[in-house]
Amino acid sequence: MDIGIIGGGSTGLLLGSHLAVKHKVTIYVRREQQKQSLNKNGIFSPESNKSIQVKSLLISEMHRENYLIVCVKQHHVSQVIPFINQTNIESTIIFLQNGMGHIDLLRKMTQTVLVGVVEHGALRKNDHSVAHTGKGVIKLAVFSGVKDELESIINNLYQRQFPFSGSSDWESLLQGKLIINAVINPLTSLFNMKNGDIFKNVYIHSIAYELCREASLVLGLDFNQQWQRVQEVAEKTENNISSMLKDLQENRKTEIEAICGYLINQSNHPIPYTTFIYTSIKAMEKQKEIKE
Ligand SMILES: NC(=O)C1=CN([C@@H]2O[C@H](COP(=O)(O)OP(=O)(O)OC[C@H]3O[C@@H](n4cnc5c(N)ncnc54)[C@H](OP(=O)(O)O)[C@@H]3O)[C@@H](O)[C@H]2O)C=CC1
Ligand SMILES: CC(C)(CO)C(=O)C(=O)O
Repeated sequence: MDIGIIGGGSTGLLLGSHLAVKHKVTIYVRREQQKQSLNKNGIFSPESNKSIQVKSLLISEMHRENYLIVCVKQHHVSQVIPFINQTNIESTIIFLQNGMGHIDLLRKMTQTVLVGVVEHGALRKNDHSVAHTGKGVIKLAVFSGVKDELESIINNLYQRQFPFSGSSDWESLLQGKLIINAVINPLTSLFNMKNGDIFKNVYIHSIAYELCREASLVLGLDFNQQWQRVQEVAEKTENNISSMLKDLQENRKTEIEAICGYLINQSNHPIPYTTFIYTSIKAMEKQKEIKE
């Protein structure tokens, strides 16, 4: 199949390096330098010590694909949708962002739209190489369009070494990941610690509890179930630097708007812990003079 991946960052390169084994993959990027680097070197994976050939084009050179997988950060989704709509009005579009701030943008799309959560860890080392820092699965759900297509999309993308699975309810799929990110990401960023460390300090543990309680309340989910899951993920990824902390360390804009900002917008009552942590991360971005 012809598969376009928008964004040659950590997840885009990880997906590209696996999907190119079976499919004709094009990575759409925004910098000429990265386009040239990918066309010359392919995508290098340190784990297999191999490169896989892919094609790369600028996003402005997009052509028609069977599937387009959007791997940009949540705050860049609005920039890439016009390119998708110009060239891929009949394709299947798959969005893999953390958070839920982009959901309203997807409601205006007429294509078959899927959303998903990435349970892998990926870290771009340079413009053409990516480390697979945590192995997991990509879970997809139909957001709009024909529900029956999910099974064939999963079958087309699935590889034993790089699995995809389906979920019948897009909202609970994204909400489950949102709560994890609303607790772990801002706390690890504020206290500059690895994921597992937030439960080693009794005071940070208690803030995590309150953040999880507020998020469960806003989303109408069972607190005990979500709290259990947050603790499991923090333990499983204990040595990870969360994506938010990584963004701040590298002076990049975080996804706080799509995560805690979304919860604040959805809430009908005050959620003080979430509001405090949201404001703290915004303050950290401002201190670092991060704009984009
Ligand atoms: N990395 C991970 O392990 C995980 C990531 N996710 C989620 O996946 C999403 C993507 O994250 P990740 O891959 O880590 O992010 P990265 O920052 O590594 O990559 C994003 C890429 O998007 C590119 N980009 C931005 N705007 C455009 C544009 N207009 N046209 C083309 N390309 C563009 C950036 O280009 P440039 O290089 O030029 O800046 C960058 O290469 C996020 O929502 C994240 O939360 C979820 C789970 C795990
Ligand atoms: C699950 C977790 C917290 C793993 O680090 C993550 O999704 C992130 O860092 O964004």
